[in-house]
Amino acid sequence: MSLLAPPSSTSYSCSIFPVCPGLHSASRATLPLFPTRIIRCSLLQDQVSVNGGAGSRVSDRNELRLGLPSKGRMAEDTLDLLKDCQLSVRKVNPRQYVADIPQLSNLEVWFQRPKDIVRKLLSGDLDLGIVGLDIVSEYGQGSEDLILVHDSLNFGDCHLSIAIPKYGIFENINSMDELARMPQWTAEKPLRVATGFTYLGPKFMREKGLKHVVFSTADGALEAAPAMGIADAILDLVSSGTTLRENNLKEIKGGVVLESQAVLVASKKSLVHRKGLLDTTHEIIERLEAHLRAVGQFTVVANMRGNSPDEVAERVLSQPSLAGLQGPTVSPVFCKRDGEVVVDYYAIVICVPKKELYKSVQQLRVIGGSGVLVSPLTYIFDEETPRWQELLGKLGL
Ligand SMILES: Nc1ncnc2c1ncn2[C@@H]1O[C@H](COP(=O)(O)OP(=O)(O)OP(=O)(O)O)[C@@H](O)[C@H]1O
Ligand SMILES: O=P(O)(O)OC[C@H]1O[C@H](OP(=O)(O)OP(=O)(O)O)[C@H](O)[C@@H]1O
Ligand SMILES: [Mg+2]
Repeated sequence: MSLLAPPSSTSYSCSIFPVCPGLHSASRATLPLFPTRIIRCSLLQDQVSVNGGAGSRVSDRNELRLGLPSKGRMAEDTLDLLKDCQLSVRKVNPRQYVADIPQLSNLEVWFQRPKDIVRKLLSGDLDLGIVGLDIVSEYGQGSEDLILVHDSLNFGDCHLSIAIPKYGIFENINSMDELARMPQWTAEKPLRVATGFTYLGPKFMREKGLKHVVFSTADGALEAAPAMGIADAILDLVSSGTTLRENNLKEIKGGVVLESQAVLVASKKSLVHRKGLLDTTHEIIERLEAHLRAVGQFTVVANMRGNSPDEVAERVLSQPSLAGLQGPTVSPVFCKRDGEVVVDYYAIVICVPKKELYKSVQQLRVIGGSGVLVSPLTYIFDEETPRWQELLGKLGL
């Protein structure tokens, strides 16, 4: 998956200001388009450079560095995922921001706020990170140095979406096209959007053809902005949709900016230049893929009466939900009858998607399966690790 490209033009008119109920629009300071958090203060440019000092460099350190969310809703799930991959993070005490993973020597784990993980990947202070794709896209701003090593870690699912009030002038507006065509938005009275995504927001609106838009920003509780009269619309993350519903807001057709979940992201420069990083990344990808493939599956073992392995296999393969990963394993079940060893039954072993478990059990019964045992799967290590091949391709290796 490629990251979003940076905006190509600066002709789009927009200003970004903090959401502040008391501040009248006329007195709002107009900030530059797509302001970044790598702030270079123009007045003090010679003396001050915030976060931008290191640039995108590969420093001389020997240790590899993985950034993990220090707190918030991604933190625990990230540690759980690593633990499930037998990569438990060893933290000496909860207030310490550095830790290690005993299985991965020479790797330091640094706990940081998600946005700082992306900034530090860009500045060369981290090599790998686990954060939401929303944060990579917002703070990475299309940087070619960021590579998605694993794009679906199966947690932190949400989407970034435009939402408007259900009431008033928006009552019959149900799509971005309808929103764009509303006669209300003019240069003098633009559509006011409150968002924490001040890079992705303007980019999206421009792509959707909305000309008269102005953005305001705040760190949270954005859903209050329309009811407070501060904004007409909001652009924020949605997962269950409860917060929107409770605040009388609705999503609209074409208003989803981004589908997001947790990803493993790396600095391309680090991958290419930092000794040992590719090998460590390979191991992490292998473990993640093996674990994530397995979580969606059960191992199912059943006994089946039959005359030969081939005949049993044919019966199993006649059922669409029983094909397994590479077809069923069929083994004879030996028992003693009248002093002779005979084979009346065969044991079949298949992997079935969790969602299809009950259907699979029903199909097994139809073809004479009995004594069905179901157990969880821990890992599925395949011959190939597709994401590793993809990564090598992206690095031109
Ligand atoms: N309902 C949701 N709302 C916000 N983020 C979600 C949601 N569901 C999943 N996420 C993911 O979790 C991340 C946000 O986590 P969290 O709320 O801890 O951080 P944050 O809001 O950026 O932190 P803070 O507000 O303290 O600066 C998002 O970037 C996104 O990837
Ligand atoms: O669709 P839902 O499941 O209701 O989740 C969406 C809400 O969750 C997040 O806010 P958060 O809980 O981080 O609070 P904040 O806005 O104050 O940061 C996000 O900013 C939305 O407001
Ligand atoms: Mg939050």
